[in-house]
Amino acid sequence: MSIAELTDAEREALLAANPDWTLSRDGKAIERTFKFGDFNEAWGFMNRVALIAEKHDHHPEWFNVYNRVEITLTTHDADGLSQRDVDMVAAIAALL
Ligand SMILES: C[C@H](O)[C@H](O)[C@H]1CNC2=NC(N)=NC(=O)C2=N1
Repeated sequence: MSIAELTDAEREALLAANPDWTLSRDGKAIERTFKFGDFNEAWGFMNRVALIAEKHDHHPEWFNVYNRVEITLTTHDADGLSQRDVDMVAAIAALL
């Protein structure tokens, strides 16, 4: 099911409100690196994000090494950023 890509103004508002996230080179995704005390904490965070992702039916692209978790959010159905990414940023922020 397709969903609208954010407008330029909406994308700018998302970035302005969430300075820890950066726009990807192609402008179709946002990225953030999270650092935790150890792998146990990183994995616990990933579990909580996974539950949110299932609830939202919106899934992160991510990479983990020990205490570092890199998350990329994009909406494949929009071929770019959408309101679903805005909602995931907010849901992840609420975990921290
Ligand atoms: C069928 C299912 O609703 C879709 O494939 C969902 C699942 N998770 C998704 N996750 C992300 N990041 N983008 C999507 O477009 C997407 N689509």
